[in-house]
Amino acid sequence: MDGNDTFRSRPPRLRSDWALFLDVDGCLLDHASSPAQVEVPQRLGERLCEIGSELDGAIALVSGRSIVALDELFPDCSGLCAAGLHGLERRMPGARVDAPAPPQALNQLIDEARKLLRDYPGACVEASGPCLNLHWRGAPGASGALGEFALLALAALPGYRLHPGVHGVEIRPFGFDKGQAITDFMAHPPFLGRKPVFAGDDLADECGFAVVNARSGISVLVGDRDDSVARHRLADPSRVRVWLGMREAA
Ligand SMILES: O=P(O)(O)OC[C@H]1O[C@H](O[C@H]2O[C@H](CO)[C@@H](O)[C@H](O)[C@H]2O)[C@H](O)[C@@H](O)[C@@H]1O
Repeated sequence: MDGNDTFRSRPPRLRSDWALFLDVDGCLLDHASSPAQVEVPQRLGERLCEIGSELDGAIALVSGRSIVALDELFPDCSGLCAAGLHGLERRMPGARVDAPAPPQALNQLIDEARKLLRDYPGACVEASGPCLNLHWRGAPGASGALGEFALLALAALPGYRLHPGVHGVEIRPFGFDKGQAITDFMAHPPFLGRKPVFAGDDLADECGFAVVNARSGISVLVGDRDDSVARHRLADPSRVRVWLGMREAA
């Protein structure tokens, strides 16, 4: 046992009556210094599709990335359900919810953020539909300037909020979260009537854990954090992949 394993047990083995919701960065995939640099382990997409068949389609990626970005990372999985941009957009059997169009002010802010980043090699801007993420994992010295930029940007973006990211900040419309996305998925086949299971790592995943706990489901924190309502834990993405049945060194 290590860290919070003392009070968060390992999750049970995959069962065919689950509705499985999986966060991506920091959960299925190890973090990298920028979003474009993540590595997708061989056979991961294929394994997710196999699980999809085992669960009669009741699996969804639930990510802060856009669905377009998820499909680029997991080309095998473009037939699976997904919630992108923290639930602002969804893909379900026979239905799709698109994210709202970006407000005009956002384009100018993206240009300004890119200019600012010239002073911070390694930092980057990720613009996805109406969302703007500023990343400083590759340039920790940029955190102050980018945090301040994000705060000032809010004045031009009514209805937006700042959300702390992992080594960054996300600027996105208020009123959507992963908990709401999971709730919506659970109201429809193939998820309806199943036991919800959600694995995720960061603060944005907490509302997903809360929804799953309220439905007597299984919440799985990836990594170690005291301030989590998750009831189970896996140490890192490699353990998640093994839990999902991939043959990989733990
Ligand atoms: O909900 P998730 O699937 O966990 O997505 C959350 C954000 O993940 C990505 O950013 C994070 O991962 C990057 C790659 O490891 C890392 O460089 C960055 O520091 C992390 O914040 C993604 O780029 C964002 O769009 C997601 O919102």
